[in-house]
Amino acid sequence: MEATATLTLSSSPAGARRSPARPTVASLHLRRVPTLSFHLRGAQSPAAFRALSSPFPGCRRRRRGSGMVVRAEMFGQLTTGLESAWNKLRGVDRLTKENIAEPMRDIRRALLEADVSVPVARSFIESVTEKAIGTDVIRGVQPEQQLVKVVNDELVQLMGGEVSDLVFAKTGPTVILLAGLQGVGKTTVCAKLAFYLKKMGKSCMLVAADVYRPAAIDQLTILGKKVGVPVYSEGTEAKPSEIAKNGLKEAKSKKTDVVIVDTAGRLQVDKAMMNELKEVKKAVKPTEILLVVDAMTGQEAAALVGAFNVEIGITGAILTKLDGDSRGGAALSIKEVSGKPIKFIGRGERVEDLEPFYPDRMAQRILGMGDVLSFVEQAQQVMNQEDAEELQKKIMSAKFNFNDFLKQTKAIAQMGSFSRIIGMIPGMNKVTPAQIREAEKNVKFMESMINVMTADERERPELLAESRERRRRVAKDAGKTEQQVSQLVSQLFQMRTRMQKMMAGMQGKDTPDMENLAESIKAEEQAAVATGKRRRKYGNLRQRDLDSMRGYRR
Ligand SMILES: Nc1nc2c(ncn2[C@@H]2O[C@H](COP(=O)(O)OP(=O)(O)OP(=O)(O)O)[C@@H](O)[C@H]2O)c(=O)[nH]1
Repeated sequence: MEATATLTLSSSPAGARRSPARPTVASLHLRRVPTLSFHLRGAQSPAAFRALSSPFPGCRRRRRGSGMVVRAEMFGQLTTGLESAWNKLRGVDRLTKENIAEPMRDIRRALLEADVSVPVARSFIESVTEKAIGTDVIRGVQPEQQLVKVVNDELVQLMGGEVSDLVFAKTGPTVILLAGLQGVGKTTVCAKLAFYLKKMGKSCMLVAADVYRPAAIDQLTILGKKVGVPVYSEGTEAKPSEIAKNGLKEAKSKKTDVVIVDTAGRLQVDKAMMNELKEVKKAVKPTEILLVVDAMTGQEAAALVGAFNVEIGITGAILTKLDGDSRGGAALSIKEVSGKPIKFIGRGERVEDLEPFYPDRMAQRILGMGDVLSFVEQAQQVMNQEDAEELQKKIMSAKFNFNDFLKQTKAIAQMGSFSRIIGMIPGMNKVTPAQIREAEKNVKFMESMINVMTADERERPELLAESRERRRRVAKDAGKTEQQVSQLVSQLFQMRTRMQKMMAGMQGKDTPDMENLAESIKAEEQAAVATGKRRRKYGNLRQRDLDSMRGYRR
């Protein structure tokens, strides 16, 4: 099929004040044309520009001279919809619940227009809103750029996060069973996959198990020749499960790496089709069962993947015809709706037009803002580095205070869960989920006390260590006991000591690793002897806290 762009002409465009005899473009339909630019004359006034623009909701439009340049691209409509969201945030200094409400409505609308289902769009908006509001301001990054980053990250997650590779059998041939409705591109995908796998150095065989459409066997034979792969067929009389079984036997005898089974498609999901697939599945025990779906069918494609998964148990999907004027709904919804990943996408009819599905690349393509994303990432890295250096200085000079404490615990909370962080610390990976929940509860508990401290107290924790009055006041304001406040102050000083030791260790000084550190803290605790006088003055604070305070004052 040739690449085509169809412009439909209309003689009376809505809103345009011009002679009805003069035709104008009413709609644009792209097929196999990922991007297309053209120039239209007669957009001198804003009204004329708007009137000329209206048939191209999914296209980028730019004035040029007295005309307008239209650029149409894959997912263009979604991209344009999202752009209007960023534009609404120009000039704000941070993202708040109030100022992102309208951009969020635009994003929701853009998703629905891209044929994403209502529940998927709703949960997407909820998580973007939550993350956008919780995002710290990064120096030099505009709030709308930050929102682009949040939306990008969520799009990547929505589409499955990581690329989902093909799984190969540990022994014997890997069997890939392809299923799908009629005309979605199954037979073409067989050849495309074989071509792809051959490039990976795998030997392949195609099995023609679509016995209902004689032309399908011929088509597969021709395609097999084209990509230089043998095709196993038994004509149209045999049972598909038998053909598949015999094909696999032959592949085994020839020591073929991968067998790809083409099955029959139906106009709609029916019992006979499902039963036949189940039989083929039983006969050849496939490593991968991939459902081929047409991107043009939007959220329907996502629902289909879900339905096939429930009936047959599939391992993933292949999304074809993404080169057409697909609105993106299928690519965005399949993982979320069905729980199964998209493994490949088809972007044309040629055997080369199949590629693994990369959620991050797809998200960037939708947003069309690769440079903004890498800029925000770099800025984030710089910020993290600056923060880390600042923190290191504070720790080494024993100035780690309640503000840092709060910042750290909040940063951890923002990262989702303690488990990931704790798991990253050597020697700390044996933490149980119950301990993690306990730790999270503790953070909330501590936060409530820190929140009622004065700015001075947060910055100089020794003020609290030295004054029982202050500790009592904090306890009263936070609704906690004096002992609990004393414990918190004590904990901060312990943390200082521990961190200093850890930092010294990282810098090659004589300091234990995490497990030895725990030992040394225990030893310290046993060694600490508080005098009665000190106990009276500092309440529940321990000797070593007082020691570390002295270190601070020095
Ligand atoms: N534009 C485009 N066309 C495709 C793509 N994949 C397949 N096609 C075309 O879609 C049409 C149907 O493809 P087939 O491979 O015959 O579909 P099928 O699912 O095997 O169809 P049945 O055997 O009838 O079930 C053909 O004209 C293909 O060239 C794609 O990624 N992009």
